[in-house]
Amino acid sequence: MRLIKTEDAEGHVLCHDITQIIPGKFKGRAFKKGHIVKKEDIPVLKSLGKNHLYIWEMKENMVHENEAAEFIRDIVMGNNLKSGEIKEGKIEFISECDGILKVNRESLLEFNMLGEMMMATLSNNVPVKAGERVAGTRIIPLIIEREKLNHAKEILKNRSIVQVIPYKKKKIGIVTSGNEVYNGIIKDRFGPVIEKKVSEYGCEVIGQKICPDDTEEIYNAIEMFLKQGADIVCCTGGMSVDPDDLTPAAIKRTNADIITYGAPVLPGAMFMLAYKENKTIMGIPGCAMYNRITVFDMIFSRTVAGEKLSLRDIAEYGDGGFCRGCDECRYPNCGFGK
Ligand SMILES: Nc1nc2c(c(=O)[nH]1)N[C@H]1C(S)=C(S)[C@@H](COP(=O)(O)OP(=O)(O)OC[C@H]3O[C@@H](n4cnc5c(N)ncnc54)[C@H](O)[C@@H]3O)O[C@H]1N2
Ligand code: MOO
Repeated sequence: MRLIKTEDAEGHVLCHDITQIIPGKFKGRAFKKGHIVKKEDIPVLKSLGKNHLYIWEMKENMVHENEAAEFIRDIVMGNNLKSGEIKEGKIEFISECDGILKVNRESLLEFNMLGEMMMATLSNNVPVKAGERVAGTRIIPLIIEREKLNHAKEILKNRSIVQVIPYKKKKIGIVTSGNEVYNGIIKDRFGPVIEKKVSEYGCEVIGQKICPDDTEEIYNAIEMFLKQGADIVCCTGGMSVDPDDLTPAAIKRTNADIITYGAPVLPGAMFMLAYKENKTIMGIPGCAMYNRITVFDMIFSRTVAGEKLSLRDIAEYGDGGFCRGCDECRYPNCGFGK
């Protein structure tokens, strides 16, 4: 910080706010801390009685917070994002489409360990909407050495930290099992729940088949939808441990690769994920019909964005995988699945 004469201040950065008072009319900030003094500001500053100013010296190697924010934006912002207006050195990223937010968590950690700069994002893998603010970054001081910014660029090695993967329109087959539903003792209430959810991601339901608790029939229905071109087959019910729960066996019968039977998410423990070539088969437990958000929403959204999940991806849900069961569900504005 240095004290200088106002007439020498052009191009320098103000270290403090400058207040203007017009009796009876206005009292407020005429110039903000961080403002870069322009030639035309000098007479205004003098008219406010400011003949001297505290400024940050803008040496060759120093970068102002606004320019630094733009520099950081260019190195961390990935696909399907746009930046908002820079405000007081802060820049935010806005999603340009509906999709899944991908955060390179290791790079984000490395970046945030550098000091004098920060970046905060929504959680990795959350669904985001077009127009939603998803991340923000800024430097901490008013000015920063250019070498520090260049160092950040170097450690990122041309990999962005945050991006959005848009949903692709997928074809969905629904296989609903349960003797009580098949025999008309109760009305199917699972199909409409799945249909509503998948349509929110722009997917098309190509059909639903209601099966009795019979492995062969459930298996045949899955194969039928795969042959009809379904990208994802959603099997509902029959996922737990009683003798009539045959859906896992039927999915195994297709010879698909079983990624998991069981997920560290409550509700959703009895979930199954399997891949047959580039097609996905999900075994969705009964809780997905009852609870507003379950493991199904998390895995389905990522699948629609084109991701193929590993056992590790599923296992990572354990931390944050316990739903609080609030009276009024606020998901995604809570820690569930984050
Ligand atoms: N002894 C145990 N019991 C349960 C366990 C367990 O580990 N040990 N797991 C519980 C968990 S967790 C869940 S989730 C449910 C799993 O349910 P399922 O997927 O096996 O569901 P079903 O047994 O087929 O049905 C449960 C319930 O929902 C009704 N249902 C099913 N499908 C439909 C439909 N299409 N439309 C309307 N209603 C439907 C069904 O009639 C049952 O009442 O299991 C826990 N139990
Ligand atoms: O698959 Mo069930 O959570 O865990 O209700």
